[in-house]
Amino acid sequence: MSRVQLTVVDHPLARARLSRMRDERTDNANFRAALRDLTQMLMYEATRDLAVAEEPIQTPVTGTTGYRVAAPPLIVPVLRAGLGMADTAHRMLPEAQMGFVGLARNEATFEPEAYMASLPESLVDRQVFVLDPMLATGGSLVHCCGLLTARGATSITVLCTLAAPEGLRRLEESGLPLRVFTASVDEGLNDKAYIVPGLGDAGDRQFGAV
Ligand SMILES: O=P(O)(O)OC[C@H]1O[C@H](OP(=O)(O)OP(=O)(O)O)[C@H](O)[C@@H]1O
Ligand SMILES: O=c1cc[nH]c(=O)[nH]1
Ligand SMILES: [Mg+2]
Repeated sequence: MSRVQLTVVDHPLARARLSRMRDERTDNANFRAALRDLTQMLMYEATRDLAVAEEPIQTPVTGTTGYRVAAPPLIVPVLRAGLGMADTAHRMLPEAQMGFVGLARNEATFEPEAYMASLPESLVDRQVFVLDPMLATGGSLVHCCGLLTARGATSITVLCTLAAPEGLRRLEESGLPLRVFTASVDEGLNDKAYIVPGLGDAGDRQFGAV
């Protein structure tokens, strides 16, 4: 049985935001705005099973039962492109801690090159939400999630706006226990390992070309 659980969030509003991101006429500011909206929808679905703790609260009228997130999760944006999802995810889970992983794909080998990791030493019993708009070959997410499992994480949820079938296969082959929430599984990769039809380079579309 596969260890990757895939959920495609194809709500009409998610499709509309994703289409705005795909459109080459969308400028950097509007791309970032659509990514924030889509992140909110992906987070909403991905946190559906989050454990809650009950607590007694008093409304202006009477006492009742309130709920709060039981244990603070960890949010991990993959730099650069995941940065555009970080603030929205954190607003939805204000009790979360945030770690960072910096990866840049080598555009000749298509393998990720790591340039930073800032993560808690132990992730035992921590629920982790990884943010990266793009799952292409899967190399970057396998690297990132490997860092997390090496610290003891056993509950990792990946949020990506777009996924390629090749990347999903690579995640499955890695054997990592993951849940993946995406707004679309696209056709595949081109000879430059870009997602087709995709949306181009998600980092450049938000922040400009480097
Ligand atoms: O699945 P993969 O083939 O590894 O590709 C996906 C990676 O490519 C993009 O980052 P990129 O390396 O372009 O860095 P950037 O965010 O700084 O633009 C994207 O944000 C992913 O991290
Ligand atoms: O299509 C792709 C593939 C990798 N990284 C991106 O930003 N876009
Ligand atoms: Mg890039």
